[in-house]
Amino acid sequence: MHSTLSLSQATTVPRSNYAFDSHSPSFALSKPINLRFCGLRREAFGFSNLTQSCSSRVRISSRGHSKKIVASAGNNGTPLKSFNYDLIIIGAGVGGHGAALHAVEKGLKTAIIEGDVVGGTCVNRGCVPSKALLAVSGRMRELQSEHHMKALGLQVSVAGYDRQGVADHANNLASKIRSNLTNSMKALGVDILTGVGTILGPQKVKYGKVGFPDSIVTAKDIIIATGSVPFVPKGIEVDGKTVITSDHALKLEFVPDWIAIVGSGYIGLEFSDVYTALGSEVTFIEALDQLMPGFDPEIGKLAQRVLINPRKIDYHTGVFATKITPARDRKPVIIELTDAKTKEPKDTLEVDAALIATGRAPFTNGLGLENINVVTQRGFVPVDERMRVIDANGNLVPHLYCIGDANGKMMLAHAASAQGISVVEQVTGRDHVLNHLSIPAACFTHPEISMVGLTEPQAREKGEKEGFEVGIAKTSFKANTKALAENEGEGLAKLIYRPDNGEILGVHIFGLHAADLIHEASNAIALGTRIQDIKFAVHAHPTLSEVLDELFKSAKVKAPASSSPVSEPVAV
Ligand SMILES: Cc1cc2nc3c(=O)[nH]c(=O)nc-3n(C[C@H](O)[C@H](O)[C@H](O)COP(=O)(O)OP(=O)(O)OC[C@H]3O[C@@H](n4cnc5c(N)ncnc54)[C@H](O)[C@@H]3O)c2cc1C
Ligand SMILES: NC(=O)c1ccc[n+]([C@@H]2O[C@H](COP(=O)([O-])OP(=O)(O)OC[C@H]3O[C@@H](n4cnc5c(N)ncnc54)[C@H](O)[C@@H]3O)[C@@H](O)[C@H]2O)c1
Repeated sequence: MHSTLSLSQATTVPRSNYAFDSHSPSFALSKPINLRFCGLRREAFGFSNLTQSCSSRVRISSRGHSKKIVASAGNNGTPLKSFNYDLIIIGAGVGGHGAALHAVEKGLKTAIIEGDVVGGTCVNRGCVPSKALLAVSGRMRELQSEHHMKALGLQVSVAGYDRQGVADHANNLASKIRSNLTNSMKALGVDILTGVGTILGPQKVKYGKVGFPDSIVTAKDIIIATGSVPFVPKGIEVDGKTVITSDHALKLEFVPDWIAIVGSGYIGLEFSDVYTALGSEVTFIEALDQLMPGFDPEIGKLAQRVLINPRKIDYHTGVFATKITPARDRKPVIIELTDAKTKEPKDTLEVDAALIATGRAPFTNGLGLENINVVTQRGFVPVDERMRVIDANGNLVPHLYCIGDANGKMMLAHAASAQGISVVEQVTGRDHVLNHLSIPAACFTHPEISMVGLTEPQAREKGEKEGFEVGIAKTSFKANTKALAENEGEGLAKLIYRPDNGEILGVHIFGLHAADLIHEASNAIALGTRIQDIKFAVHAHPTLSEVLDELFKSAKVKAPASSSPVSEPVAV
């Protein structure tokens, strides 16, 4: 293992200052190299055919939208008068699925176009298989911890695993959830149209499979939900075997003795948990000066103390992996590191494998944005706060929305789905703006990390600008009966709030089941519940939720509780 760089020497580099910023997909999209690595997807999408002009033939799906079709309408730019569908969604990932289900509930005739497999990233290459691997790593970790087992009075002779069995668990779960998603849409009458969707003009889309004539369908409203693919910085050669992205890693084709993970965000951190539990040594390579730069700094420090330092993990921070060559001719994977500030060569690593976890790039290839005068911004489809697509002149494109990873507002499955539901609310007559500050996020390490709203530095900056004081309250898992019964007392919950009016600005949790615990806080933010009111809510004893109960109770809020209706006594 290589020596560890001292975090205490760190200074902060703003994200925008570094050349290979994963959040600058203009770089990503200007280089087709990023899309080389989506394997199955690339074939499924048949890129060579995407620029083909639309077939003049209009083929109609057999699922009953033939009656209304007006093939020639709108060709001269006039608005269409009649449509095949009320709503067409391009992309059947979780965002598209969430929108489709809500649309049907609202009585909309809905179709979803999918160019690959239903479920998109989350189900097939993301949340679902990764959580299956993490379920295994959690158990392995527990069984391998002699100290933990002894504290509970348990004896386990030896913990082992069957790599193929673990891989099958992840793959089977993805298949199961994929078929659940497909069946749920079919059962509700959503038309699933197979092929790559291309926007031809306002309210008009063609779709088709390679080698087959295209079909044209129209809809009153269209939602783009085309998601994202792994972003691979220039200079890194992915071979899918020894230099891999999460798409490959989730298949768990091998467990390397030593793996470098480039990027210490969500994917990097979750895979470090999996690989170290299965016996690998991990070296993080992170461009910023600290690991886990996206988290609240105090939670990040604690996470480093528990999730990094005691494990077989070392790290290089403040460096880019500027060149990575896969293992070949009996040579290992070679990684060239460059200092993020000076841009001078810093070090060379030789490892068994490298996982590239440097962010994701929006996927809009073949979508036909040029046909409606929309220019992507750093690769993302530009939208307003209602997910309405903005064209190159800054005008809203009528009846066109973009949700999920493709708009880059918040690259999370539930955010994509919530944005889809919000759009459906709007197109069915209820104005709705989603509060992204109420959307929780979680990293499913052992223990977990979760968060909602602002970090402490963000809250202090806002407080300074808007002239309010920021309060901080913290509670430890060490005082929680349930956590101690589980011998899992390592954990912290942190509340960031306004003492003057009791507004919750952010909550961050590190500890057992943090991903489940965060919802009390995120729901409170979404519903505008203040601390002076929520502190009177009753929690069952002994539960982990008492960590949050105590957190709210320990905040020093000046505002009184709002006068709430007194509950009627109920006869029992
Ligand atoms: C390893 C990993 C783990 C993750 N874990 C989590 C997690 O635990 N929790 C969480 O909230 N998020 C997680 N994410 C993020 C989450 O997967 C994404 O935020 C989410 O999938 C985005 O949903 P989406 O619907 O916008 O896009 P996607 O899920 O990417 O779906 C887009 C769909 O559109 C299709 N498509 C694209 N272009 C076209 C076209 N022109 N025509 C037809 N179809 C098209 C694609 O084939 C795809 O099926 C994870 C991601 C990764 C990579
Ligand atoms: N549990 C979850 O909700 C979950 C899990 C996995 C992924 N995701 C989503 O998937 C998306 C992608 O995850 P991710 O971890 O790839 O991205 P990320 O943005 O979370 O982290 C990427 C990290 O890579 C670093 N980086 C970028 N370029 C680099 C380079 N050349 N050399 C070294 N370091 C570099 C960045 O500074 C950053 O710390 C995220 O937006 C996340 O929301 C969510």
